[in-house]
Amino acid sequence: MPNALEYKAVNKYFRSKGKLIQALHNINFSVAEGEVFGFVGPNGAGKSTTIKIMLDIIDDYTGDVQLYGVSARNADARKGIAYVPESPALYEQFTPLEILQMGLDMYGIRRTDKDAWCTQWLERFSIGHVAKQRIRSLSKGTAQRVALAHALVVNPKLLVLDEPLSGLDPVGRKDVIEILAEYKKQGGAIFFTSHVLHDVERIADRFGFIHKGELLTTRSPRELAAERADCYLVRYNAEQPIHSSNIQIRDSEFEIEVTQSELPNFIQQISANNGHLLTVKPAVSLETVFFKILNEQNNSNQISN
Ligand SMILES: Nc1ncnc2c1ncn2[C@@H]1O[C@H](COP(=O)(O)OP(=O)(O)OP(=O)(O)O)[C@@H](O)[C@H]1O
Repeated sequence: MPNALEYKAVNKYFRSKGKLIQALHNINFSVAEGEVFGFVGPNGAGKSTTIKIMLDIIDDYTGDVQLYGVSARNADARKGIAYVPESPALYEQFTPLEILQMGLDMYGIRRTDKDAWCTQWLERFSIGHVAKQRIRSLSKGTAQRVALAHALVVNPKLLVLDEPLSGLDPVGRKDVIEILAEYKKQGGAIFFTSHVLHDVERIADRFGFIHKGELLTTRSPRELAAERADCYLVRYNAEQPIHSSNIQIRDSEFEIEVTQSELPNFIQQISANNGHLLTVKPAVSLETVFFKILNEQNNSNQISN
């Protein structure tokens, strides 16, 4: 069975102000069918360039990129692939319902229950109540949900997401993570870019770390968690959150990331507030893990030089 996505020896140069910039250095990785792969790196690392290549928005690169065994240079490769950019540009004069209907038309999907199907997807994203309002009247976070619903309404086999959670508040992020988890459960593959690991760690099977155009390593969430034991994700029940920065998971259930030194005091606060501790697990912080990987890389370069 071919991989959902395969990069082989991909190099990409840009010319800017007379200078040649190598945006991607010999990128090799694959994403299996049904796998969720997070592509993580700082600004300018090469994440968007990688996405633009698989979507054939950039075609002047060397190497080979395939989607389900078909070269990304071939338009057929994008059948069944849905993409949501970081700042989706939706037609402002249309409504969310019309945008989703257009999505189905664009993908040549005919459904007798078109309206009900699209409405159901809008409701799934908790935006059914704005189905018939124009995009221009919606907040950025609501428009982001419309763009995600527009991608999922076509039942894609691979979902490509550039910073999927960037415009969303904590409740929006929780909703979207749940929807993506369900999509994954049904066998969908996801390639997403992110600056933040915390929110998406629970659905990713693997992370690739890219820095200055080089894919440094790929790691599973379990491997990352094992590397980072000084920060914890605490989930608890209480009538009220203990701090305003706590994320509400559902009624009376909250989550917060605390450092090792804060943990004992935080657990005491939970019982002092008549709450109950549910789980404590190692949290993944992008910064820590990323710099650790960079250090390892620098040390091994020094040894080999
Ligand atoms: N059209 C372009 N012309 C010249 N240089 C470019 C162009 N697009 C990207 N680059 C350069 O290529 C490198 C990779 O950029 P890219 O946008 O892929 O990074 P990124 O990881 O997506 O960053 P961000 O998180 O800020 O979106 C950067 O050095 C960037 O300046």
